[in-house]
Amino acid sequence: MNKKTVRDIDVKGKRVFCRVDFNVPMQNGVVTDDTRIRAALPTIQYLMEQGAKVILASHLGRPKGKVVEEMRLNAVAERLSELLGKRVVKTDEAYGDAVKAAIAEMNEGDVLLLENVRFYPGEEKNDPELAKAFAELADVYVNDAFGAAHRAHASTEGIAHHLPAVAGFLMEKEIEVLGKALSNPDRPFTAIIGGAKVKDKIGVIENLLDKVDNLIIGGGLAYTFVKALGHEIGKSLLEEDKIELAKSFMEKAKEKGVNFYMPVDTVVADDFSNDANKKVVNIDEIPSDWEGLDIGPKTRELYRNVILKSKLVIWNGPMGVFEMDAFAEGTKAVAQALADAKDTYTVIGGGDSAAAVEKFGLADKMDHISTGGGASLEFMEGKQLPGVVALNDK
Ligand SMILES: Nc1ncnc2c1ncn2[C@@H]1O[C@H](COP(=O)(O)OP(=O)(O)O)[C@@H](O)[C@H]1O
Ligand SMILES: O=C(OP(=O)(O)O)[C@H](O)COP(=O)(O)O
Repeated sequence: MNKKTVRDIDVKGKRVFCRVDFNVPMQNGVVTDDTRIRAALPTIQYLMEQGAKVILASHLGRPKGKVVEEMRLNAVAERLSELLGKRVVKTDEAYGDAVKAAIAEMNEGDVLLLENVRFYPGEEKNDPELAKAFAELADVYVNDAFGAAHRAHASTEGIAHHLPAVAGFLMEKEIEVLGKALSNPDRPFTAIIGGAKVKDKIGVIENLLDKVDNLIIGGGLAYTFVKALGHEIGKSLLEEDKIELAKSFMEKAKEKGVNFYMPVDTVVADDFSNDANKKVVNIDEIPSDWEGLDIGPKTRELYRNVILKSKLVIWNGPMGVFEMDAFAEGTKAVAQALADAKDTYTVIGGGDSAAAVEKFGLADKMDHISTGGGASLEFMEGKQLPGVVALNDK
């Protein structure tokens, strides 16, 4: 990475404003998955060891510029305190005099967590005044929030224009792993794209066609491609206005010599529910009043074989409606194939695929699970991430 990192600066005795992505799932005021908090620990612990005063900032949810009680970061501070084995002070605001007073009390190695930065309308607007108010709290800015790096907000982008600005270890690792995968991949290089939204993934599919050897399509978005081939898809998910584009992608794949894999069979159901009647049909035999909710067994086998022969696989998006057990087999099969592929470097692109490998207990078998869903997608599309661009060059 051509950006400075925490290793390149002296933080001893300095106040460090460290943006992290603690946007974690919560239920009844308790953090239900602390993956993102644990992922930020190396940077936080390094800053503590170096004698910095560590001021952490994060968003949680989408409170839209207002205080939403359930989106306060108190439970996150508690979980972080447990993980660090040290009390983390939590302020009820994210800037201003009370916050400054709390920071003035800090000793070297102390950690303080600011309130949810999205309680202020200026955060998402990247308001220069708010960025300045954040910058006034500190001497140095560290961005370790890869999951929010695709957002140009006051705490992810604006503040970087006011202070020396460097990347944390998580940010560095995410950019290096995903960057290497895209710029200098081990081959055969396979990308698996699933999920529901064709329009969100079009940019990725297009960019990947220039890079991969194999492109595997699954999940709800596959049916737009099936339709583009002229088959009936019944009530399956369809993005009508993307059919032509799907066709052009298949043609582009052929021109570029990319192997384009689509489902050859599918599990169809007569209702969008776990208890629906279901059956396996060939991909060109979907009954008109049924919908495809998972890839079929022949497709699972086909995809498994491609995965096992790959040296590098990037996976984004489930193969079916994996939240329902009845339609989880395809997603499970892909996760299992990745786990079994011993000589293959496996990268999970955040979001639902990361949730799926967790659910199936296979997370520790993957080489890299990105902490960013949207961020890793935009990165794979070839877009510049504003939170990274704003950091100081090496
Ligand atoms: N065949 C399908 N029909 C309808 N929805 C599907 C199908 N396959 C997958 N999905 C849904 O897609 C959702 C994930 O889509 P998306 O947000 O694009 O993926 P990600 O979060 O991994 O980027 C999941 O909730 C899953 O249930
Ligand atoms: O959870 C996040 O996004 P992700 O689910 O796409 O990884 C990030 O914290 C960014 O949150 P946002 O999409 O509300 O800006």
